[in-house]
Amino acid sequence: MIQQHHALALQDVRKRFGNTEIIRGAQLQVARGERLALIGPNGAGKSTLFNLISGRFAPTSGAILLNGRDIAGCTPYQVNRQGLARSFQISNLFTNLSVYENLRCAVLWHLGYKYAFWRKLSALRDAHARAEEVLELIGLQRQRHTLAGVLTYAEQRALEIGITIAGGADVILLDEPTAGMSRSESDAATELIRKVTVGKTLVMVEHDMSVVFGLADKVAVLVYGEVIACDTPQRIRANADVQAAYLGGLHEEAA
Ligand SMILES: Nc1ncnc2c1ncn2[C@@H]1O[C@H](COP(=O)(O)OP(=O)(O)OP(=O)(O)O)[C@@H](O)[C@H]1O
Repeated sequence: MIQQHHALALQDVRKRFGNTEIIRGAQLQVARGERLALIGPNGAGKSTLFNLISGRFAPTSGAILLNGRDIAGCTPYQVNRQGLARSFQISNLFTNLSVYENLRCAVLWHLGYKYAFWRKLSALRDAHARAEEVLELIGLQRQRHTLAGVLTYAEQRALEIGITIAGGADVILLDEPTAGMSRSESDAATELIRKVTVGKTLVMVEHDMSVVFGLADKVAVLVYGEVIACDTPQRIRANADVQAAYLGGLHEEAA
């Protein structure tokens, strides 16, 4: 049952590409303030589901409720205006701008549409303050003048997280935020994600089980376009259907 305290809810969402149904009646509820990891085998439809939620694709049918309002078929811009921000697997940075400038652009982009033209100066002041705040939150103050293109890989991913949260969205979608990282980088990224999502709702696609089990309040398992289980990490770990469908090596990986 969909309730008011759900930040995000999918009701029988379907997506067809040509003759192939990739998302096949997905159901999901994410409570406000919850951190949910979406896992599933390659090709299960995780990225497609993210594209549906963030407005890149329109569902063939079904409802996608963001804070109780159906956003199915809205553009990414409209979805963002309603409080959902998304990071991408592929880098979304301006490599020739500094860390600070990247953050300020992200904030201005967000503020620019909310503020009337005659308030531009105050928008600039607000953007500066917010960029400073995010810079501190993501721990890149010392790299503020560094061009984004020459940051380390882990720093670039941290900056992307900063850009994603900069606009103040209350629902954050992160697509494989620790992909390609070493263990220690991934541990640091996990802590960063925990810190920047306090009080927000997080949905992340993540393959690294130690990140999933270290961070998520709930784990949703997508198999062939259906959410076959959504529960606490402990119960997901013990779920026989999940084990059979996907998580053969889960105990070892997460141990
Ligand atoms: N635009 C598209 N047109 C046609 N088929 C698509 C399109 N986008 C995705 N698919 C297909 O949908 C299926 C699910 O892909 P998707 O990338 O969503 O899976 P995934 O769970 O994110 O996989 P991975 O873990 O490997 O990233 C794949 O078979 C893919 O080929």
